[in-house]
Parts: sequence; structure tokens; C-alpha cells
Amino acid sequence: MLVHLRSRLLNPRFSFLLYFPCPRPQATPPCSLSFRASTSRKPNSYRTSATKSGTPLALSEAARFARTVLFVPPGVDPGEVTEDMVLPGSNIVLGPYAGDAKIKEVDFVKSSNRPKDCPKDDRPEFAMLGRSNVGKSSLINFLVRKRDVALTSKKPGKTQLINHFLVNKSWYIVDLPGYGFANAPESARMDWSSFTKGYFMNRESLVSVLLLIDASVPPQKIDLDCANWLGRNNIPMTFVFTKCDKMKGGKGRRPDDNIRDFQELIRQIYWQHPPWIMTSSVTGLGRDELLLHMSQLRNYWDNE
Ligand SMILES: Nc1nc2c(ncn2[C@@H]2O[C@H](COP(=O)(O)OP(=O)(O)OP(=O)(O)O)[C@@H](O)[C@H]2O)c(=O)[nH]1
Ligand SMILES: [Mg+2]
Repeated sequence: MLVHLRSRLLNPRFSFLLYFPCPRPQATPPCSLSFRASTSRKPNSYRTSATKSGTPLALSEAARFARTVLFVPPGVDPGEVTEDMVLPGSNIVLGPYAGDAKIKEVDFVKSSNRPKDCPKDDRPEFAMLGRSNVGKSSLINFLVRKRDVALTSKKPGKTQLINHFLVNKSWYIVDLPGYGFANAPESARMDWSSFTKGYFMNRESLVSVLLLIDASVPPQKIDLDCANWLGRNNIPMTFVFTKCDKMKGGKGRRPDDNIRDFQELIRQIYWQHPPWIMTSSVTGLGRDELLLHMSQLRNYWDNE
């Protein structure tokens, strides 16, 4: 396990997607997260603001601002980002690696109850993570446009194993058990820490975690703790806000307010904002955009 963890830490290919919790900058940025691994070999595509020796070049104010609030993928100069490059309902800039986002076929491959039983090939994968009942399994069905590929339920604790789905015979979506079983029956509780955390720490082919956040409720500490844990462990993440269709009446807060509050809290932890996107598996919001985002991460992963 230590060997795997070390190789992930030393692998510079995805440093642009890593979000280490760090203090926000005062006058000048104390740490450029994207270029933290700048002394190692780095693909040319995102050597846009660091010299070969790793010394940061001066970024324009606009580029610096773009970097802090937008997700600027490899191959895009942050100083040249325009509004029409940002995917609607997200902070994600579309770059040259995006494409081939269509899902033509999906096959259930296997359920594993131990990380070491997961498929052994190195196809890239995206893992669904989030509180129980946040909509992980629904998001998978929504992405692949099939009703029952992943099993969903109104009751928390439905998914209890690591489930691999192979898409277009070339990449995986992984459904995981949820955390925070506050209202789940005792029988559905499990040791999430040793089970799922083991998967994250060992899975070399993990392109990004999709960390699902329920937009119909105010920010939850457990989600922020989870984001922190992923950041501290160098695990790339994208925030996917779910249930954006749920408009609470009366005193309830709207998804927009909850998302804004969540992001404000994230801004206090991270200098650069991880990619985020709004979705609803009821209205279809965000589907094509999320698939495009996943395609640019995947294609970059495949090509580097
Ligand atoms: N309104 C609305 N309901 C949703 C949405 N996504 C999921 N749900 C509902 O939320 C409930 C839980 O969905 P699941 O997909 O089973 O949640 P999960 O995160 O996989 O839950 P566990 O497997 O228990 O961890 C179901 O009743 C879904 O119909 C959404 O975008 N909008
Ligand atoms: Mg589930």
C-alpha cells in the first residue's frame, strides 16, 4: 500500500487536479498548487505559468483570478479564458482534451467487497463518493441513460460494495457505498473508513473522485471533512452538486444558496477551487457538461 501511495504522490501527471488544503494567500500566493511538483517531469500542456526550472512566472491578475475560481484544464492558458469556454452551471473550462463524451454502451463488471478484488486492468476510472442517499447510483443511471444499471433506493445504505461499470469498453464508473449513515438501519452500517478509504489509497487508475454534494440541504460538516481528507491524500476530486431540481418552499433554502454557502466554505480551505458542476438526475441538468468534463480528464490521462 505504501508503494502505491508513494507512486501517486510522485506522479506529476495530475497535479493540476490536486487540491491540498492550504491557507489562502495574503499579498502573494504562498503556494501554487498546480506546480507543486514542478521539479519532476511535467507534460508540456500545462507548463503555462512555470519555467522549466519550476520558478513561477508572473501571472496577470485576470489569469490569477481565473485560476482561483475556475478549473483550468491542461492545454488552456488561464490568461486567455473567455466566458464561452466555461461549461454552464459549473466553474469548468473546456480545453483541447474534451471530446468523445458519448456513452454508447455500459456493462456491469463486478462487485468487490475488498479493494484488492477490484478489476486489475488499468483502464481509467471515476468513483462516485458522497453521503448515503445523495444520489450516487442515480447519477450513474443518469449519465448512462439507463434506469437500473446501478440500484437506487429512498432508504440510505443501498449500495454496500465497490461496483465497477465498464463504459464503451474503455473506462470505468465506480459506484461506492455512501458515508454518514445517520438514518440508516443498523444492518446497513459498515466501517467506511477501512473499506472505501483503502480503495482510494490504492487505486492507481483513479482519474478523479466525483464527490457528490446534496444541493437541497445546507453545507454538511461531513462533506467538508471528506473533501479535506481527499485533498490531504492527493486524491483528485470534482464536486458534483445533486438534486438541483429540489426547490424548497417556505423557510427552506434554495439549491443556489446552499451551493454558494458550500463554495464559500471551500474557498476558506483551498486557494484554488476544485472543479464543480450542478446536476439533477430528474431534469437532466448538467449531464452533457459532466460527461465533457470527464472526457477531458480521461483523454488527458490516456494521452500523457
Ligand atoms: N429530486 C431528486 N432526487 C434525486 C436525485 N438524485 C437522486 N435522487 C433520489 O435520492 C434517493 C437516493 O438516491 P440513490 O441514487 O440511491 O443514492 P445513493 O447516494 O446511491 O445512496 P446509497 O447507495 O445509500 O449510498 C432516491 O430516492 C433518488 O430517486 C435528483 O437529482 N433529484
Ligand atoms: Mg447507491
